[in-house]
Amino acid sequence: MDDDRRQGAVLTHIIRTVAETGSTNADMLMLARGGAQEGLWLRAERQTSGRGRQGRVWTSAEGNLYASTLVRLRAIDPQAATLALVAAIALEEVVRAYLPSFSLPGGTVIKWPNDLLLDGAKLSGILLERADDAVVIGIGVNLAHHPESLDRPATSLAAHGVTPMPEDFLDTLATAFERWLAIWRNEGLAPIRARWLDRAHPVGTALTARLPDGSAIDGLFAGLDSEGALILRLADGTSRVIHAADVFLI
Ligand SMILES: O=C(O)CCCC[C@@H]1SC[C@@H]2NC(=O)N[C@@H]21
Repeated sequence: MDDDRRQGAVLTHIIRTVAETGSTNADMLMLARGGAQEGLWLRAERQTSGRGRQGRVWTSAEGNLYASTLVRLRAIDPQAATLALVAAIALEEVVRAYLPSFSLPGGTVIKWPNDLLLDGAKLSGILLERADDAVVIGIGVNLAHHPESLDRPATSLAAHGVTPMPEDFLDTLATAFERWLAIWRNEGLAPIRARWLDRAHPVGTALTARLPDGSAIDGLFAGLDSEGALILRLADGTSRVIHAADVFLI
């Protein structure tokens, strides 16, 4: 195991790297229960049981980023679920920086709550899990390769001409996350929400939300509520607030 410590006036994260594990989220949940401190990141070169949202498998062969961190919630923090927005805007910022002359028609778009789309295809996934007062945030980014899927098109940075080393990418990401986390903590949800809305599909985008019970709701994106939940404007003019769903752009 390799520890990369960045402790100075500004940077306080620690990145621990392993060659292989089942799931960095599962490991980080155990570390969180054992008292691990905020700022710790665990990266695996590959995962054998990578976990996705809604119980899906996250295929985790070498070359991509698989990493998890934890946030220890404090009494005055915004709602824990809004850490999904923090992670998404930090990741979008880093991806943009890796694509400086980026000119694809679709651009980078955050899709609720925290997927990053590149030219309409999924580049990354973020999974939040809870262990007592800790929120574990797992991030997978397709750097070198991506799964082939017809119903959920995916892409990678490599497919767009740039293949960062996972360790370099994570170092930049951990720094960006730390900065946005401090804003979330010190200034509240408003600047996070504003940045997320600026980098997400525009208000009025047609979306389908597939709910955990299997039902689907079509509507137009109408913003986020104060907890970061999705607001959909339905065809009958009413609004629906959605806290958990798989969302598709239609
Ligand atoms: O389904 C999604 O979109 C979320 C995928 C999250 C994958 C990451 S990879 C690192 C961390 N460890 C896991 O087992 N899952 C997350």
